[in-house]
Amino acid sequence: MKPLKIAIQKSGRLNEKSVELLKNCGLSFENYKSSLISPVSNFPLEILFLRDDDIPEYVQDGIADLGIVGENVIMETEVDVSYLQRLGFGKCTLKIALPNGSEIEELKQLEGKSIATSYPVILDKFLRENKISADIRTISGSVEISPGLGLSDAIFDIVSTGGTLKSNGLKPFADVISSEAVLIGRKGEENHEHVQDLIQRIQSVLRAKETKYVVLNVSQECLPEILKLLPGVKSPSVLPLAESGWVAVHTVIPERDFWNKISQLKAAGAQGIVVMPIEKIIL
Ligand SMILES: Nc1ncnc2c1ncn2[C@@H]1O[C@H](COP(=O)(O)OP(=O)(O)OP(=O)(O)O)[C@@H](O)[C@H]1O
Ligand SMILES: O=P(O)(O)OC[C@H]1O[C@H](OP(=O)(O)OP(=O)(O)O)[C@H](O)[C@@H]1O
Ligand SMILES: [Mg+2]
Repeated sequence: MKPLKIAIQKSGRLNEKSVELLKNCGLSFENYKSSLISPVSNFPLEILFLRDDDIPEYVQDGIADLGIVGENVIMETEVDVSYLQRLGFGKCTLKIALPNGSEIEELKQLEGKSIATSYPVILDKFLRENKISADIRTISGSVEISPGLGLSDAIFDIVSTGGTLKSNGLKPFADVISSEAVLIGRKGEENHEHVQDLIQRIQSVLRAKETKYVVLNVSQECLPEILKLLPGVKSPSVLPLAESGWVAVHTVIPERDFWNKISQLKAAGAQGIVVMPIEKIIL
């Protein structure tokens, strides 16, 4: 059977995390370095290493079956593809930002102003929705320096920590979209056996990332309190310890609630708490 093709970023913000995700899915391949296409030796898949801007169209046109790319790039290229899975990395917001001294205080004051961006399509849509007519200046990078050079009154670009805005004397003004890396697929191919297999693998890796495996010891008396704190699917497992009157509790705890839960467990009598990363959770 012909292998599927998945397009990922060749270098840049999403490359490392995309490669790591695919490797964590158990796929065995050489990182691109020497070639722009790598066969996977243990799954019917080839990896294409591309500029991220090209990925949505390659997937739409069927040159690649799947792709990993930021939602911002998908929106900008206005392609028709299936969103298969949010991936939890490459999280950022696309914002309009102003020079620190700017007198603009409300959106409508952008009327007639110039805004520099590498995302003219998304910006144009936002401005039209807000009935603002502004001059969009499309540039391919280093957008943040354009107000300082007198090229524009404002910018529209990716913001994550806000460090780049700050170091260029800019301040955030309006959030337009938030974005993260997503797995996309060619329309109509969602149910392909190997596409489904890959989605299952990715989901099992993502699920595992969100949780920690926890083992703790507790006396029989304190066990009911501990169990109340651990409403799980079919967990926790409770195993007797060599010392009578004591048990070990094995469970999984969501990462987002982790420290809070650990304090509650300690207060309820948990001892010798051991925390381990989980590689995969297959439902
Ligand atoms: N500072 C950031 N924090 C988090 N995610 C980001 C950040 N900057 C960009 N991204 C996300 O990563 C994607 C790739 O960013 P990158 O800067 O590598 O793009 P690029 O320079 O256009 O790369 P390419 O050479 O592939 O065209 C962006 O489209 C966005 O989704
Ligand atoms: O809010 P921050 O955390 O500072 O991140 C925002 C910056 O990150 C991205 O650029 P990147 O560093 O990827 O370089 P590039 O523009 O050359 O791709 C983006 O284009 C912003 O300039
Ligand atoms: Mg790009």
